[in-house]
Amino acid sequence: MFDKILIANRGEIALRILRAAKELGIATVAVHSTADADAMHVRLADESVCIGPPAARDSYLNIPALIAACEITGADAIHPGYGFLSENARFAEVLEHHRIAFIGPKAEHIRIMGDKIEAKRTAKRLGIPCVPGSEGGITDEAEAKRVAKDIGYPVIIKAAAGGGGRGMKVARTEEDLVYALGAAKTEAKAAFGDDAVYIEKYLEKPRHIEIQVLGDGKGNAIHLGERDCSLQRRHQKVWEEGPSPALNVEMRERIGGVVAKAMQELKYLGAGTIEFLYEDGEFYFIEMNTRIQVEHPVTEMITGIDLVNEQIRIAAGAPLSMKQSDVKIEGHAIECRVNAEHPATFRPSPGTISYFHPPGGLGVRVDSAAYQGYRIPPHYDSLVAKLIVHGRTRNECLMRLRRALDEFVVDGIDTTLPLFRTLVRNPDIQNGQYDIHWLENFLKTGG
Ligand SMILES: Nc1ncc2cc(-c3cccc4ccccc34)c(N3CC[C@@H](N)C3)nc2n1
Repeated sequence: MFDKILIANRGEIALRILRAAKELGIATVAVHSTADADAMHVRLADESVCIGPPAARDSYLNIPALIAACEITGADAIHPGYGFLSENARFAEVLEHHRIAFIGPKAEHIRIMGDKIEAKRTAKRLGIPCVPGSEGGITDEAEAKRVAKDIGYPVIIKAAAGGGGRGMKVARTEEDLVYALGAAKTEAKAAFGDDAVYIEKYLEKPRHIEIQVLGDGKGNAIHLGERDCSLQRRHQKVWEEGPSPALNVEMRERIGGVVAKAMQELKYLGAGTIEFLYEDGEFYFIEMNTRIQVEHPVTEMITGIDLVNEQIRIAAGAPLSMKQSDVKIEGHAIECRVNAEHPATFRPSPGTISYFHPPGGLGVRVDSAAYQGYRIPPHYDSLVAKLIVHGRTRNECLMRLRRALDEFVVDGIDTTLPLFRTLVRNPDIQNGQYDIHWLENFLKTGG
């Protein structure tokens, strides 16, 4: 087991990792930019190192500074959290050369899943159902037209180096396609330095359902059920829940079994999430995330499994703490991402929190690094707190969420709390009847 973990992240996930390390009796090193000197995880860590100025590229993305911080403090492992360097294969490799453990998947798997064409090819090879589309990348218009004709319009063009919605273009006719292909390649080149694109059948009204997996890197892997992340705005998840209101036990076990078997064959190591679009009873693989995700507490609340604890243990060479038959989905959980943004315009609202009262009580969890008097810096993402609520049923969970949202006080900045107080009272949401476009349509009509 590790003696000391360096937490290469900030905000709520840095605190989350610190908690798991402490429970395992592992010493913690916090790193921070000059803008985060007052961060809660810095205060609570055993040691802290300032690694640079506010800009992420000079601090949280600064690999030499992170390695130097390990050498100064004697940390023997780094947890990258999510975002920043969490899916940077080169970072994982550089750490290996410095004999610092990377608490995450094998660099090879990070690299494969970071290239969306390679990811699909691998998923297909492992027996995971994929969206119909091009075999690999699309080189020219003629090929694009042939594939589109074959799978039928509408189609969507995606950047191989993209993901999370960046560099996507929908084409509903052949003339659309020509423009969309050019625009997608230009955007991909500008955004990722790589203009490789691929084509898929465009699904009009899917849900976004992702499956959580854990693997020990030796051929054992299990799935921990799904999270429904369909309520998104501009590809930012807003509300996530598990189990999905759209699935039953048979569907969950079917797709979960396919995914677990695929991860066993891959000899996947660590925590991962396989993303699907779900439409008319069918699952279609779109991407795999090789990191712990923001919404991981939803799975923790319905399975009772500490995913960050598992990540640390697996990275230290321990076997999985449980086998598939030990995983039980109990009850229902919903996560609301409370951002420092205006609830209608979503304009960022950095500033100082003058009053902070997080809700509590049975089944109510708040993952946040904010506190009364904390100044939200303008340099990073706007997440203030994740409110995660659990109930024995979805209805009990909704009622408890409604109460918790009404109890949550954050003064001094705008937050998206009012949006959630509206959503939790909305009939479509209460009935679980929504797809990936529901929230943006709802907001367009005044919300
Ligand atoms: N073939 C096909 N058909 C429809 C799609 C629709 C989306 C999409 C588009 C817009 C919002 C979304 C929200 C959640 C999940 C997916 C979306 C999509 N995305 C968006 C982000 C990235 N994860 C993939 N891929 C799609 N692929």
